[in-house]
Amino acid sequence: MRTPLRICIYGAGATGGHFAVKLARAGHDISVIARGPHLVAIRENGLTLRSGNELLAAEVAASDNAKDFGVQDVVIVAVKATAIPLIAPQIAPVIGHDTLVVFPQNGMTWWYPLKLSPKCPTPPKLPIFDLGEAFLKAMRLDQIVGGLIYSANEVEAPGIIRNNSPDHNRMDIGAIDGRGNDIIADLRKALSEADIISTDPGDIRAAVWAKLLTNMSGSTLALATGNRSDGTRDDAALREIYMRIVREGLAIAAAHGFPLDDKLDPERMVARLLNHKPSLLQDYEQRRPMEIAEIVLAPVAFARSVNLATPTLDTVAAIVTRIARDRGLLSPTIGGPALSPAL
Ligand SMILES: NC(=O)C1=CN([C@@H]2O[C@H](COP(=O)(O)OP(=O)(O)OC[C@H]3O[C@@H](n4cnc5c(N)ncnc54)[C@H](OP(=O)(O)O)[C@@H]3O)[C@@H](O)[C@H]2O)C=CC1
Ligand SMILES: CC(C)(CO)C(=O)C(=O)O
Repeated sequence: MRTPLRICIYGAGATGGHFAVKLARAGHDISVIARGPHLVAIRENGLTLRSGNELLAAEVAASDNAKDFGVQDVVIVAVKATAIPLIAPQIAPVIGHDTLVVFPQNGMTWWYPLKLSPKCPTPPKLPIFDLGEAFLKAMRLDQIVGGLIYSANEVEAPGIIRNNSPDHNRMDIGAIDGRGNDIIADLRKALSEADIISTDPGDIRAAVWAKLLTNMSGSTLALATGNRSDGTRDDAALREIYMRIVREGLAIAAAHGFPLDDKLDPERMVARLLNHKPSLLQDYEQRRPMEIAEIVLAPVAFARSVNLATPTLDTVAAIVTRIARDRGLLSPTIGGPALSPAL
């Protein structure tokens, strides 16, 4: 394993800040892109991660400009999907011939159609899929790595991250062309040694669907009710709605070539919901652009494209889209117009 790895965390917020602290403390050469008061605090006091009873601190190089850092072994783009279009033209300075670029966004992701097996039905046309052109100016297809984050985090104050899942923090990563390489193996090892479990998820698109199923159910219901996720877990009626959405999501994923019924059990999923405010609800409360298009409208559009009825998802999608739109938080770049005639 090449060590230390040079890793740039592009967007050191809730999840990126968590990873930056742990990877820096494990001895890797970490730089972070941040902005505003968060950047000022990181420059003055470093980054701090509160996790369970632990308070972990790390000094990291911090800037709002990728030109301040050289070419990296790995770039982890940990911004919200709504900020992704702005990153494409800024990211080139940290990317060299062998750099891996990890995209661990929640929801349907911009790279999904690239190298998609011809055996899968054609995905619906989503605005987010148009981003491929911009990113492929900065990197090759074989440098793009998908990521799925199973870790619950919030920015508590500038420079301070709170982790709400101290017993389980995980990021699965896999190349979007399905090929392994040494740096991916090195990064999995580096993450695991830093207390962030990282395994090979097998088919990365199946893993995208698996994570999307947790967000289109748990995150939307937390948003609609204004509760942390355990509010759904502890309410019989909401539990039922959650499980219906997951079942509909399983049908959508299967219809698009990714059967997951043997891996995901709705009852077990709902029982595992955490005392955590999902990032979708964090964004709403803090009036930040929301990942509605990626987490809810995209799966609705995928369902429509194969003529699948998803009545529970449609209902919740209409409600949360309205909630976001009323606050002006539907991203104008990728989430503006309704993606489905049903909405
Ligand atoms: N939070 C969580 O627990 C989980 C989040 N996820 C997913 O991970 C992804 C990242 O989410 P999360 O970590 O919560 O996001 P955050 O909003 O907490 O962090 C993103 C950070 O990137 C910064 N940023 C955005 N654009 C730029 C830019 N152009 N230049 C510099 N800094 C920038 C943001 O700054 P600013 O605040 O100023 O916008 C913010 O500090 C999302 O897709 C989310 O859904 C997945 C699992 C769990
Ligand atoms: C619910 C959770 C923590 C699942 O890992 C998540 O994805 C989020 O907060 O957006």
